Amino acid sequence: MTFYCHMPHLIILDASHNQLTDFFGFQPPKNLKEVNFSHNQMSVMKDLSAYSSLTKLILDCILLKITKGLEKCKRLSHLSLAHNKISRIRGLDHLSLRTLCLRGNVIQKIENLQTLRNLQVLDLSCNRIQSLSGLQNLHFLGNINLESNLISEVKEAAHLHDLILLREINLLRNPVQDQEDYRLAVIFLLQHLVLLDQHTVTAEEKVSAVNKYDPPLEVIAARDHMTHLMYQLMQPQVIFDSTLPSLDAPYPILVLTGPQACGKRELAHKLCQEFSDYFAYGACHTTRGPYYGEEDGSDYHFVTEEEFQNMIQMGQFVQTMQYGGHWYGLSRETIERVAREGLACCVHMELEGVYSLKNSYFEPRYVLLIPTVVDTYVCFLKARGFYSNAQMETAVSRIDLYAKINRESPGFFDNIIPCDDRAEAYHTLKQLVKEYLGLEEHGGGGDSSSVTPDNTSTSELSQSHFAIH
Ligand SMILES: Nc1ncnc2c1ncn2[C@@H]1O[C@H](COP(=O)(O)OP(=O)(O)OP(=O)(O)O)[C@@H](O)[C@H]1O
Repeated sequence: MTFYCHMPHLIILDASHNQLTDFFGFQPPKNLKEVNFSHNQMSVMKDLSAYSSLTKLILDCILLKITKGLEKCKRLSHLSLAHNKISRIRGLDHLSLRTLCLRGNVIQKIENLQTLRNLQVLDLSCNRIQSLSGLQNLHFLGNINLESNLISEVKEAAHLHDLILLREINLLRNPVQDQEDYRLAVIFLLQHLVLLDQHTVTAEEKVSAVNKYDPPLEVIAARDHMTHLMYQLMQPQVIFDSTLPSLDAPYPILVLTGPQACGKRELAHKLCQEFSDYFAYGACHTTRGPYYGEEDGSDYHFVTEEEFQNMIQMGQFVQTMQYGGHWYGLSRETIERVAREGLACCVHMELEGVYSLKNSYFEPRYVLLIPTVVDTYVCFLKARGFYSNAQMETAVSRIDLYAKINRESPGFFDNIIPCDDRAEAYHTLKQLVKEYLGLEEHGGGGDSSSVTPDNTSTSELSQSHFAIH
């Protein structure tokens, strides 16, 4: 091979498929940029510091075990070491590689790649890799081939979550493919993917993945509504006279919504007490056990999981929701019972419940009670004394959810009341309800004795009377 050193203009050298045992046994032509030594018999790598202008080096199928000697090849952007006997990735630190092929080796672990900041294409197919840890800092990676490895867990894809330029990944012939919904789960974890296992990721798949693993509230509500509608239709049909929908005067329901422990339940009870001629509290069903002091039927109807599921299947709920691992649901009968007394129903629920209720034929008024000072809200949560840190964090994080909906969907809530000060919040709510009801105060007092309807007796509370214009 020594004659090559007399070819100063040589740029590309293909010496593949020969029987060379010592590669680069010659003084390098200074312009040499691309070299292919694949299918030879060198097996031991040597110091290539004299080849600093190399940009592409192919050393496939030469029985190589160890990679070293490339430290000075600072211009090397394409390196292929496919089908060798490499068991550990070493000696590639700080190279400016854009493409690295290690296909068909015996690598078990992805390691020592974190300094390859420019890497865009990585081929690790046909190895023995089980975990994708070790790739998380390669922010320019756009294409990874991991076909025929030993990856068995979908959650391994989470290591690639921050690689926002990643568009193609191949996980064909890995045990993970046997997992149910494997493809959707990977698409959900890697939402920038364009090609997965050599098949285009469609927009429909992306939507299905999000709907499955992190469904938007609208989707949760639509599913909830569909479930209850379907189960209700399977039952003998009953006309609910008292809450029958009518165009001009829907049955009046007041929904207080907001994050857990924002005071909505307390305010709902207070309102129903003070305006007992107009409102009654609609107790939802729940599978959670009663807290200290809670009575069955007063705050909630406490039922077992089995009873709750039976109620769902009997089509008894208008809406349901899972919160904190428990089920909550507003039954048709709860609303009917209040309606039969000639009263409006006052309930409290989380946002998902509101979304679901908006799909039904009921047309409640929705009042959002929102904490504006997080510290004060946290104090309320702590004061209850039965929430774990994780539960409190969830509750706090949901404040933003309510605020976002309010910001982005004006009119979604009919009214918004800050609830940092419960007394003030109740005062505002009361004023609002009086406005709703068209009530007047005599003598400026704020108690129940001073509250009277403006033009109708309390026993005759009509639906149109409650309706807000
Ligand atoms: N049918 C329902 N649909 C949706 N959310 C509901 C329903 N019933 C209750 N919730 C809400 O579920 C959350 C958890 O209720 P739970 O009573 O266990 O907590 P809490 O600490 O007592 O909260 P709060 O004082 O706000 O009622 C509350 O925000 C409550 O308003």
